Amino acid sequence: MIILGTSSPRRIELFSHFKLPFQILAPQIDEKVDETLYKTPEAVVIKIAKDKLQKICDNTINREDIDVIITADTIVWMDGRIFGKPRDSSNAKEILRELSGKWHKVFTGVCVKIDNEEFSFYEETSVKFRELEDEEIDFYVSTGEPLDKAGAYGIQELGGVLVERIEGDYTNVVGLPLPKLWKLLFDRGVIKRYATRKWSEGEAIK
Ligand SMILES: Cc1cn([C@H]2C[C@H](O)[C@@H](COP(=O)(O)OP(=O)(O)OP(=O)(O)O)O2)c(=O)[nH]c1=O
Repeated sequence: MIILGTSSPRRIELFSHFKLPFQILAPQIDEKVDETLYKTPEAVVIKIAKDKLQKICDNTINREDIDVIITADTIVWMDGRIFGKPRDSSNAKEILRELSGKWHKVFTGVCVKIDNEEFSFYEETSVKFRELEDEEIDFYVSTGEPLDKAGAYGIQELGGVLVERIEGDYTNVVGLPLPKLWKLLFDRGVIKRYATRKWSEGEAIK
């Protein structure tokens, strides 16, 4: 069975586009890394994705029915600084004021375990925000949408109206870089292993 190790509704929705049967387990970890050891944004997201994978492995140690586990972590990065999920509303406003009118990068690290072999990779996407008025930022934060999202916005929701340009993989910004993940799963035979007759008949797997 495939386990998607996440509590993110966005990752669950994105992964379901692959039309593979999967189950969800949420990894509860402390998402802190020692920034003196993990100096680049890609090193940080891969490290956290690995910690999430390890947590799922520890929690499923006797489950022989699991052969694939997938975890991911997303951060926003600008001028050498990492923006994760905001602490609270006022922190969300600070982050959005910083991102206003500028380009930033979104990094997602992905960790995949296939039959006891571990793979990890990252994707990066550049996003430019238009100039945002304080009043608009206050309104956006009052919707509550930014609070559970890296960089305090959701490009796939109302936060999309803050974005002027994007360069690169959109799904990576939402939290799971589907093209690179698909390629890995395809090359390693996972897609064909799980694609059922139902799928080839065009019926989506629930
Ligand atoms: C930038 C951006 C982030 N996000 C989300 C994706 C992630 O859910 C979240 C980053 O937090 P993460 O810590 O990567 O993930 P999570 O805690 O939500 O889920 P889990 O650890 O259980 O897998 O920010 C968006 O939904 N839209 C966006 O535009």
